[in-house]
Amino acid sequence: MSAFVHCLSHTPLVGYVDPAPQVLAEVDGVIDAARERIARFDPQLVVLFAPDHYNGFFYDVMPAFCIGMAAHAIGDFDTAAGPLDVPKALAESCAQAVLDAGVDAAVSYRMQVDHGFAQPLELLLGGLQRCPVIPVFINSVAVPLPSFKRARLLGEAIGQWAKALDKRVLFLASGGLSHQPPVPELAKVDARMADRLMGSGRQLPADERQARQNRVIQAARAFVEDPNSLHPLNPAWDQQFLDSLEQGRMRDLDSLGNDALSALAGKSTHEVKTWVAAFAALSAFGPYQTEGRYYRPIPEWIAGFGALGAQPLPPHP
Ligand SMILES: O=C(O)CCc1cccc(O)c1O
Ligand SMILES: [Fe+2]
Repeated sequence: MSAFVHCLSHTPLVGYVDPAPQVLAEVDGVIDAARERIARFDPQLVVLFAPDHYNGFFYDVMPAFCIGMAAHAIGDFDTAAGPLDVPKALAESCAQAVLDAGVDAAVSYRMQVDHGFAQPLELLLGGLQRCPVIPVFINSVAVPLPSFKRARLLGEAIGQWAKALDKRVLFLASGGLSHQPPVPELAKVDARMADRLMGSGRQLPADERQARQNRVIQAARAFVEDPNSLHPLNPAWDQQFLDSLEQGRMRDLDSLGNDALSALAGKSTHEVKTWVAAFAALSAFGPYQTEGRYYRPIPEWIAGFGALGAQPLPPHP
C-alpha cells in the first residue's frame, strides 16, 4: 500500500483559445514534471475524482457522487474518446466500502464521462487505457450540490479502502480553480434546453454539439478582452485554497457554503471538491508533503489554472 496524489485544473479550450507561447510552455513544463513523478511512482490503480458538464450526468437522476463500475468518454472538444479501463470487481469493492463508511454514493455500470475525466488521463498518464482507473464523479455544476464536507468524507472513505489494498494507488483530481464558463442552468434555460439538461442531451446531435463548443470558445475570447464578461477569476481565493490543501486543513473548507463559494470564485469553482476528495483520500495514509504547486489565472482557458501533487511523508526512523 502506497499512495500519490496529483490535482490539475482542466479546460477543453486547449488548442482552441490558447495563452501566449511562454505561458503554454510553462504549463507544459508543469504537466511534464507531474507526468514524470507519476511514472516514477508507477501506479497500479488510479482513483480519478472529476466532475461532468451535462455530458454524462443529467437531471433525470442527478447523483451527488457516482462511482463507475465501467465507463466511456465521449470525446468532447477532441479530447480522448472510448472506454476507460475500469477494474470492475475493485470498483464494486470500493463502492461497498464507501457505503459502509456512511457516504451514499451512486454507482454506474455505464458511466458516460467528458473532458473532465479524459483530459487528466491523457495529460498525466498518456491515454484512457494506460492504467486501471476507478472514476468517481462529484457533481460540481448541477444544483443542488454536495458540500465540501461530504466531498471530504467521500475522499476519506476511499482513502481508507485504498490503504487496505496491496497496491500503489494514484489519486487524481480534475477541475477548478476559480472559474465560471457558460454552463447552462436549469432555472434559467428555455424548455428545450431544460429537456437537454434532463437527459435528452445524452447523445447530442452534431450541430448542437458544435454550437455548444462554439459558445464556450466565444465566451473565452470575450473573457480575454473583458474579465467581467464572465464571473472574474479569483487568484487570492485560489492561492488560499492551495494553502489549505498544502497544510492539510481540508476541514477548514467545511464551513464554506456553496452559495458563498459561487459568489467568491464562480459557479464552476465547485470542481475543487475533487481536489478536497483526493487530498482527503491521501490523508488516510498519514501526514504528507506536497510538490509541484503551480498557479496562474489563464483567461484564455476560463480557468484559475493550478496543479498540486503530494505523497505521504516517509515514516520517522
Ligand atoms: O464544456 C463545458 O460546458 C464547460 C467547459 C469548460 C471551460 C472552461 C473550464 C472548465 O473547467 C470547463 O469544464
Ligand atoms: Fe470543468
